Amino acid sequence: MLSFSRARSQGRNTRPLGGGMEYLEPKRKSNVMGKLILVVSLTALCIIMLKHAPSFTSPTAFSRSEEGVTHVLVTGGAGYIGSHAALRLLKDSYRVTIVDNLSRGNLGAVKVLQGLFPEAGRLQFIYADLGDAKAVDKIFSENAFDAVMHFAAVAYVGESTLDPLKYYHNITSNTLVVLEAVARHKVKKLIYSSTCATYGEPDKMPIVEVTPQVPINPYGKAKKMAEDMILDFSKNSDMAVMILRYFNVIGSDPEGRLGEAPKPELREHGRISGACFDAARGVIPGLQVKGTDYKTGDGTCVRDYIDVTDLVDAHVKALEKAKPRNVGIYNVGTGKGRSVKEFVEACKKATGVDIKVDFLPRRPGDYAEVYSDPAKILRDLNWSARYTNLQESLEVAWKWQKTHPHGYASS
Ligand SMILES: O=c1ccn([C@@H]2O[C@H](COP(=O)(O)OP(=O)(O)O[C@H]3OC[C@@H](O)[C@H](O)[C@H]3O)[C@@H](O)[C@H]2O)c(=O)[nH]1
Repeated sequence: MLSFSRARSQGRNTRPLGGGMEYLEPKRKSNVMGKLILVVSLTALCIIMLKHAPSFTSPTAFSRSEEGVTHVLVTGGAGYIGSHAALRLLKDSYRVTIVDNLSRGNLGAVKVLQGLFPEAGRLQFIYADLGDAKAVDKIFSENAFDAVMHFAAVAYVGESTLDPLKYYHNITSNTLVVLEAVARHKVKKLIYSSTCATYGEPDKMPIVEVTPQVPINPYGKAKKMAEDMILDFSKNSDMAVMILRYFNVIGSDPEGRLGEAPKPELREHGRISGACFDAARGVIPGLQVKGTDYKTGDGTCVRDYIDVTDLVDAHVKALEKAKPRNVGIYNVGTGKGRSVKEFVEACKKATGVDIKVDFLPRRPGDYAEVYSDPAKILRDLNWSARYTNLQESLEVAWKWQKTHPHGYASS
């Protein structure tokens, strides 16, 4: 654009081409073809950039945080939980920057958010991998984040037993990169997504926050290591830290704007909710219940299913109540355990499909029973789960699934 304005000031002719571009009258006849090719190429480039708008969002509107507006970096904000959190933050008037490498997340989710909050300075998307320390540092240098919500992570228990290094790299090592940037740039608040998987298989239920953490799979171990790094760092830092240990997340935005869209190629590692919906849609022949010989009421694993809307509410409360030089560690669950068989029955009712069920041997890395004691988070953050009807949460999620048979690619 600089050359166009310079040409105009030199008295040469220009005329509009549309799409914010101008055609510059050629100076010498011999260059006509060359210039035409350049203009056509530039126009084509503009069209491509507009088509993939979120990946090319300009960061200029975000160079500094404005007084009174909290700027939150949401890592993994194109993912299932991260996108729901970004939606809630935007709704609550926060300024949001999403960083995602789209390996598990969906650009479609970012596009939905951009459609809902198109105003300049509200939402920025940056395509980057958290393993790239230079890129991460640049992002922190160019933005003034008041808080970081670190969601980005691979999160399949079964996959973690087959490819543990991926988990230590993606979860532990990448969290170190984020933590170093947070420290270097003196970010005031860090909200970390941890998991009930860090407890492993405790002797006593329900799980309280001081229940010993003895993870039994690489996913849980990688998250525990990340927690330890954060806790060690926080001992000599002014930063406010909140570690939220999620139980099993289900459901989707009640207004149907976002949903859970795992990558189809990872289906074999998929979580129970995705598998149920795939079976109900007929994408897979049936649901495989993995393990029927656990020492639980009906022999299948017991989990505490927490609705994603409640989960993101816990994040906002944690963000608001995080205090400098303080660490808060909280279980985020309903306090109620449900077996896989119960889950399948709820899913059949929610979808109205008599899903075919096959019973298979145990999945490596699974623990028999976990459910939370959510008393601490109620006491400290005044949070408790509101969407505790499993079937209703699945009905909401199923609505989105039905209207998005190909995930975000359906929109
Ligand atoms: O197809 C399936 C999927 C899962 N299951 C079973 O359903 C139960 C729940 O498994 P999921 O994979 O949905 O969830 P997990 O309990 O392994 O971990 C989950 O909860 C804690 C979070 O932090 C993790 O990110 C998430 O993966 C397990 O007993 C599992 O074996 C099946 O029987 N069939």
